[in-house]
Amino acid sequence: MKIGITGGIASGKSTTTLYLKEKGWPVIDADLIARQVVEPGTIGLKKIVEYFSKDVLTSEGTLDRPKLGSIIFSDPSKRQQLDRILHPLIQQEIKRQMEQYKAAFIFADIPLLFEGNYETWFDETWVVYVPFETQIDRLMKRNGFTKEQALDRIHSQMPLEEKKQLATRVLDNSKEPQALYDQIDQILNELLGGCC
Ligand SMILES: CC(C)(COP(=O)(O)OP(=O)(O)OC[C@H]1O[C@@H](n2cnc3c(N)ncnc32)[C@H](O)[C@@H]1O)[C@@H](O)C(=O)NCCC(=O)NCCS
Ligand SMILES: Nc1ncnc2c1ncn2[C@@H]1O[C@H](COP(=O)(O)OP(=O)(O)OP(=O)(O)O)[C@@H](O)[C@H]1O
Repeated sequence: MKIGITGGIASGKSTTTLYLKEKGWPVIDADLIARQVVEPGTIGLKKIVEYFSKDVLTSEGTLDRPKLGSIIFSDPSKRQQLDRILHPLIQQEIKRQMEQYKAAFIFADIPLLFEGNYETWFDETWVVYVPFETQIDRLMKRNGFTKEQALDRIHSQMPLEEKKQLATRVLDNSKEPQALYDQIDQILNELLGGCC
């Protein structure tokens, strides 16, 4: 069974997938793939430099992620251009990895699952949900962002309330992490027919 995991920025996707990995399930990570397709020497990085100029490179020639982030999260047209460059490369690699794994459950953590129309790739989609204020608080704390920076990033994605409506299942991550893990265990037990 293929399960797509999504949510909003800082809603708890990695907290969810870390737990699944600890339980031994394979997890494909779109954020990790997004980093791999822009490593030095890749077509991804070459195309980014063509569009955004060498200003988005560090002195070592790697992608200056905070710099590119500050450009694209405050300018939707530039973000869309970055998406046009990277998403085909990211999609191709997700597909390749999905075909590689053989397990009862294959999970893929894809922040832009609904924005990128990945729904048809999965038997189920799980949305990791937190209320808006919790999302802002956790994002500001984790990244050291101002409220404005946090809001720019949140507003660059489909609202979490909308994602909630589209999901097969909603995981509530507003309480302590153990409450999230209990929900995951309950769903996995249900899907495995209560056998394990
Ligand atoms: C702009 C970049 C370099 C900023 O890097 P940074 O290290 O600060 O952020 P990181 O990659 O850890 O992403 C953090 C979160 O931001 C959100 N996010 C990233 N890219 C986008 C985007 N294009 N649109 C909306 N949200 C995004 C996701 O929720 C992601 O989990 C980076 O986010 C990036 O390369 N984005 C484009 C690739 C992409 O779309 N990734 C999502 C995979 S589905
Ligand atoms: N239940 C929780 N209680 C308190 N803090 C939490 C909880 N779940 C996650 N966090 C914290 O919130 C932040 C965001 O969590 P996490 O990294 O799992 O989100 P994410 O959805 O993977 O983020 P991104 O979209 O940036 O990849 C982290 O600092 C994490 O430690």
